[in-house]
Amino acid sequence: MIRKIVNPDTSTWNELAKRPVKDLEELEPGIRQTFKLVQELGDEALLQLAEKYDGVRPSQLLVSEQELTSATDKVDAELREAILQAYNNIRTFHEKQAEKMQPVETMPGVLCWRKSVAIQKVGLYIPGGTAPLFSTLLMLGVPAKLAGCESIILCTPPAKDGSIHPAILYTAGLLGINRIVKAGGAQAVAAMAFGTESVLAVSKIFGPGNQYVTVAKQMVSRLGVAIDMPAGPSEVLVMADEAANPAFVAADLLSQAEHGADSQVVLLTTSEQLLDAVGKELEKQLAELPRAGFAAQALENSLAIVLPDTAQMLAFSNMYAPEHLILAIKDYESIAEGVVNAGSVFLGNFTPESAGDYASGTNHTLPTNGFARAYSGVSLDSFLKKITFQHITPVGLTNIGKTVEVMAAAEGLQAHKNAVSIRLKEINNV
Ligand SMILES: NC(=O)c1ccc[n+]([C@@H]2O[C@H](COP(=O)([O-])OP(=O)(O)OC[C@H]3O[C@@H](n4cnc5c(N)ncnc54)[C@H](O)[C@@H]3O)[C@@H](O)[C@H]2O)c1
Ligand SMILES: N[C@H](CO)Cc1c[nH]c[nH+]1
Ligand SMILES: [Zn+2]
Repeated sequence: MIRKIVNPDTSTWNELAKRPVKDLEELEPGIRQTFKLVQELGDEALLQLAEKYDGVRPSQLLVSEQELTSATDKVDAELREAILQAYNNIRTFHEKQAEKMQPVETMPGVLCWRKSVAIQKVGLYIPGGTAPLFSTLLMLGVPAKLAGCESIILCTPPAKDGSIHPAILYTAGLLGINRIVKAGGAQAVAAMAFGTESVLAVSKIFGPGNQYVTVAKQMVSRLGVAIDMPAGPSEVLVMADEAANPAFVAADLLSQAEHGADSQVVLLTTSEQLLDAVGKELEKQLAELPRAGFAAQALENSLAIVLPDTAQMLAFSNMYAPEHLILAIKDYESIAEGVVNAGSVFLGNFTPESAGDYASGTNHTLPTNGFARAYSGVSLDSFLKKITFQHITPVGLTNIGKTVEVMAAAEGLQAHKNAVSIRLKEINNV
């Protein structure tokens, strides 16, 4: 069960913030082997590795037209309606993120502007090892389509019978994504990075996944393929005081613990009484969960920490940088203002984290393992490049020319200076 700690010394906080993830050095050699196999054997490597890790050698790697069209009837009407509602909310939230910058005249005759352009070829990884995360497809597919990415490839591991979950296929159909590859894990990442006969090499790979997927993404990013961020095993940190409801807090902790044995959940509280009540609720609710095995293992790696006040809870949370932060405290509005490191924040007692996982509109592909200190979650921007443009008139060059000449000369870069001087001479007819 969850480890309890009362008023830990601040010198121990960094140690407490370590996630239960395997070392990069432990995972990298195996993943490098996988990369080599995919580069040497292409599609055949994907088939062999599906057999090894997913327990099936699919009869074909690409989902067929027939598999795609027959998926709709296999998804019940209530689920289709829920997916549609989530799709609409996610679309509404993400389309408002579009920016159009007006040109700016920094000096008379010197005009600068910036334009957003879609990344042309993108790859989406949809986890499917232990749960078919069709919600993740909405989180990646909606902004990819809004951005206008021309070529979108989707990789997801096949089930033991070689199929892809109908809800994933239905969601792909809704989004208009039809190139779907039955491949998971590091081999899927390798295929999207290097290309195979069936998988087009892409410029940027998106999507969460287990540690193999996350480390593989980090490794290809060193080889020149962009990635969204390291989005590994799910985590949540709940800050709770006496205003919190222990049953709600336990439910929120379990909602992320059930993702997998390597997930971590953290409870910070000012009240030992609340901590005990949450402990009882955890036991009660855990016993009812179909994925109790995963959740119980995750709780073993998790923490419940009593701290003296809300300021200390905020300080710990900012140091921990959780993927999800729930503020189940009286002053959630003012404390939210002080959050500087978190993937996504949930305010008050009636904002469960699962609402963001599925349907409120925000993106659930978020940085884990402390990466929220520097990375943002997926958004429309993740699928766009920002290209800057400028146009300088002869009057503009007359205004800015001297500045550039002086700076170039001071850096000892005469050719830079000349590129301006030669034009100024022409303007002045010298
Ligand atoms: N951070 C986020 O935004 C976010 C969002 C959703 C899900 N998640 C996380 O995604 C993960 C999904 O994990 P999953 O395992 O269910 O699915 P997954 O699709 O990420 O991984 C399954 C694949 O892992 C590979 N694999 C499994 N065992 C292996 C081994 N021993 N060696 C090499 N490769 C192996 C296999 O190829 C398999 O196809 C969970 O950890 C969940 O918490 C994170
Ligand atoms: N909590 C996950 C992100 O860490 C996203 C998810 C998908 N389905 C359910 N939850
Ligand atoms: Zn979740």
